[in-house]
Amino acid sequence: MSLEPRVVKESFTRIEPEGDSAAAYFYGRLFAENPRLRAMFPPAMDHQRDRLFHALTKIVWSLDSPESLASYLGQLGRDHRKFGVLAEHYPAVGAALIATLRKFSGDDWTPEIEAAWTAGFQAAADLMIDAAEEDSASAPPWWVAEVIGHERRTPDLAVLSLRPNHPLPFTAGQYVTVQTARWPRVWRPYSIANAPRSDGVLRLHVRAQPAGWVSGALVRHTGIGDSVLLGPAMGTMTLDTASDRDLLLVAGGTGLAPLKALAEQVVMSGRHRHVHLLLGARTERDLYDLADLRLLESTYPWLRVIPVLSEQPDFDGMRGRIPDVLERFRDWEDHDVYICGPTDMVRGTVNELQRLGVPLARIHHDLLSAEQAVRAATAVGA
Ligand SMILES: NC(=O)C1=CN([C@@H]2O[C@H](COP(=O)(O)OP(=O)(O)OC[C@H]3O[C@@H](n4cnc5c(N)ncnc54)[C@H](O)[C@@H]3O)[C@@H](O)[C@H]2O)C=CC1
Repeated sequence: MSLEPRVVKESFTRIEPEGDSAAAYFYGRLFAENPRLRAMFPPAMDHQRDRLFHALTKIVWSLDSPESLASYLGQLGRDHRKFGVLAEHYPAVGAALIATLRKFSGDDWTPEIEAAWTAGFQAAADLMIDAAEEDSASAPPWWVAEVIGHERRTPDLAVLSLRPNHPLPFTAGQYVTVQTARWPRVWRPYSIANAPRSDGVLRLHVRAQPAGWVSGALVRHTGIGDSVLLGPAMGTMTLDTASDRDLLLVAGGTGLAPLKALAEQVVMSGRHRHVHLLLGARTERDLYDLADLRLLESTYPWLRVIPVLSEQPDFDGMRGRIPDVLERFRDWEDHDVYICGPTDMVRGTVNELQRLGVPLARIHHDLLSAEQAVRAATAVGA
């Protein structure tokens, strides 16, 4: 059976608008036919459905880039070890997926399409299974990490320092998923806010979301001495270390976390790349990490941290929304750009930078949720 990216993409485009219903049907079918698998998932499935569609979207649209697809599936396979997923579970998932696609495609479904999806799923499953197996020789399925620092920087935001029980390898710009004792089997992604350190500590910037289970638990009900579980590091928003270009880092709110890690990596590298960090926030009160950033700035003359406030008219600095202020600076054309923050900010910034002549290939972002990814992909015409 050969892979047919075009056939898979075309049929996926037709069911994409019904993503939520399709994901709900998929899990309903999977659990009805394999009741034992239900215990591997969290009690509430909303986010899980999101994740499924996010992953599927990413896989389908990467079918023409085998290298990045293999890297993504490898990460996904390693990450699935923390759920207890084994090679023997994949056929059940494949069967539920094909049944779902068949149902939501209606009369459009053909034997050719079914063969293309079956081959595609098998190839993806093989890559995930191989990556998980290889990983199991050297890394645990998850890490237990002790909370060694918990700073409440604003009423709804905390900076946590975590010490994993075994070394947790990562690259600056990546994220980990976190599970708290309050919400068993519920994992949420958070960017790591520092470059790798010799003591192995990871820092996270967490804003408690309204009705956010894990974020609320981490900000309000976690303290020094508590433990959390961490999944393996994931994400591709990492520095192009072969590049000598100067850097523009654009952060919105807690989107600062991975960008601070990238800035630290540049500082530690000993190379003299100029770094502009635009720090978008609503008010001065929301500049929760400015003191730390000023400290970093004072040790590295090539770093400039520039706060940009959108909701404080009397601020004695740069005011406005990030996409609207970019033009005021200079040419960004020759920069590598990294952006992280609210989806609309990322989308607006990407569009504006393209208008200002920055090639899309030099603009990096790594949106974490399915909704964010789909909206951003639509926004930048990806
Ligand atoms: N790796 C990742 O993908 C990460 C993503 N995030 C995301 O970053 C966001 C941070 O949220 P908060 O800290 O609550 O930030 P926030 O809502 O306080 O906003 C921060 C900045 O973004 C600007 N902004 C907000 N909406 C905008 C829009 N429509 N157009 C232009 N600018 C806009 C604000 O003016 C402000 O300057 C969350 O959505 C979070 O999921 C955070 C960390 C890592």
